[in-house]
Amino acid sequence: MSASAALYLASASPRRRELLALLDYPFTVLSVDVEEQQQPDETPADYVQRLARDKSQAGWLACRGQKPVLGADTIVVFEQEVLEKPRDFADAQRILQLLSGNTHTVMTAVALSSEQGCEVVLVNSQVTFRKLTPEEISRYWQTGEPADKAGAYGIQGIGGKFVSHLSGSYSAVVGLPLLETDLLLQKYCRHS
Ligand SMILES: Cc1cn([C@H]2C[C@H](O)[C@@H](COP(=O)(O)OP(=O)(O)OP(=O)(O)O)O2)c(=O)[nH]c1=O
Repeated sequence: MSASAALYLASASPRRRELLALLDYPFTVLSVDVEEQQQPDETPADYVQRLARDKSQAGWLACRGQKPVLGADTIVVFEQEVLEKPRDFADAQRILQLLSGNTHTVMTAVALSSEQGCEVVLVNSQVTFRKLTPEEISRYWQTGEPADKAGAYGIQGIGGKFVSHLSGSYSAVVGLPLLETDLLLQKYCRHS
């Protein structure tokens, strides 16, 4: 890590990297391997917070506590069902048909591990989609955009044209809530 880095980001997501770079804290990316599997008795809110905490704590162990470690997780929730990244086209079709013409919740949890322990913050946003046709869903899949995104869409990309309403945090939907992350960094990290 560079001598001036204030923290590690335990994430492979390019969106999280770009969003964190907007805040005034130099950071280094760390790779962690955390299994993403919801437990039968786990609520969506508990699940997303556990994953963010697991990513952050895995990073904290990997860097042997050298610097604070930020981890995050984003899930899409519709009628209590967690819709993660689509496995294949059929899964993306099913997910996007559920979202079509409806309002869903995007939950993003951010966790920061430091010598003071691990603090987790949960941000919920409501996103409404206009109705989508099967042809639109097929064309959208072919762009490649849905494949690596929770809920099979990216609000920051082509998927933005499906969104008729957003209530909450745009940056949280993309993967890292800027306001809440900045407050965590102010609490636990030095600027350089
Ligand atoms: C809903 C939505 C999700 N997403 C992305 C954010 C996350 O990168 C991804 C959800 O998957 P995550 O498992 O939260 O994150 P990740 O696997 O991409 O990265 P890492 O675990 O290494 O931090 O979906 C968008 O980019 N735009 C959107 O509108």
